[in-house]
Amino acid sequence: MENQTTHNNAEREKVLSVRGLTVGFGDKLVLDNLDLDVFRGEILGFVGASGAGKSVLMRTVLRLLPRRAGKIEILNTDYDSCSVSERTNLDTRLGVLFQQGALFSSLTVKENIQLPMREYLKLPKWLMDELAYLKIEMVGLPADAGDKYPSELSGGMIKRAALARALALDPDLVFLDEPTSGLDPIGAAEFDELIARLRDTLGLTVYMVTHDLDSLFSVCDRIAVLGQKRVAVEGTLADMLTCDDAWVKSYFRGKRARSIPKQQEVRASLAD
Ligand SMILES: Nc1ncnc2c1ncn2[C@@H]1O[C@H](COP(=O)(O)OP(=O)(O)OP(=O)(O)O)[C@@H](O)[C@H]1O
Repeated sequence: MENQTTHNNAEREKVLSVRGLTVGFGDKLVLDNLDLDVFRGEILGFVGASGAGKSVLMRTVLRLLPRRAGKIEILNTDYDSCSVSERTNLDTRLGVLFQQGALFSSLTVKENIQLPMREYLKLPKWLMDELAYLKIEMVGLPADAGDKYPSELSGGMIKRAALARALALDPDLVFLDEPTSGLDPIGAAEFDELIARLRDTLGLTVYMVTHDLDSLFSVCDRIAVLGQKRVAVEGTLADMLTCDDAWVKSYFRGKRARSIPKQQEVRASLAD
């Protein structure tokens, strides 16, 4: 769909650019000639039917899955043609929050956050401790969470701790795989607010795979819809609300979606 943001997008800095991406398993093609751009400072919500290939796309961009064709550029650098040191540098500029948090259960929150620091930076212990506690504070966890193990945390705290680890190296771009899944509505709303605050204060660019209509309505600057093995529709929420694509229509204007603005009014009045 040629959307209303196309013209503006031409002038924006691309943090991620995917062209002609094709990924498959055996004789099953999951993504076919897919194009996608993510622009600096935006929260891109990535949606699509279950099994459409959202996780496959994210994992391919992160080089966890091989691709059959296509070009992926992150921060204007092509992984395939850059040097080893450029690759290492690129890796430090990406953060990832996997669906279940994926924290190491045998490490404390502080040690989990310090893992990427140990891998990529040579810093004295005192500085790594200071940085870890800075990240802990940044994601709204109490300082004493640093010494806790993942099994001692609530679901919401695990998400925050995993986000703190994703932010450990001050990335430009973070990938969030269904960050609010499993959280209650209040916890999910608070997590959305945290993401929006980090975008505003750190200038973070966020690529968020989500099924959460609340997140799409409240924090996403742009939305991309995966359908027919490629990005079938992209644009602002306003574009989604006027789009004629059948799946987009039922997703964004179905019964559940229609109740969101009302819920948001209630949430805002409770916050006042
Ligand atoms: N490693 C793999 N080997 C074979 N097939 C796979 C593999 N990973 C994913 N698939 C298939 O690719 C398709 C897309 O899966 P994917 O997990 O990306 O969907 P999704 O859009 O993220 O779905 P959901 O919203 O339910 O999480 C599915 O049919 C899945 O079975």
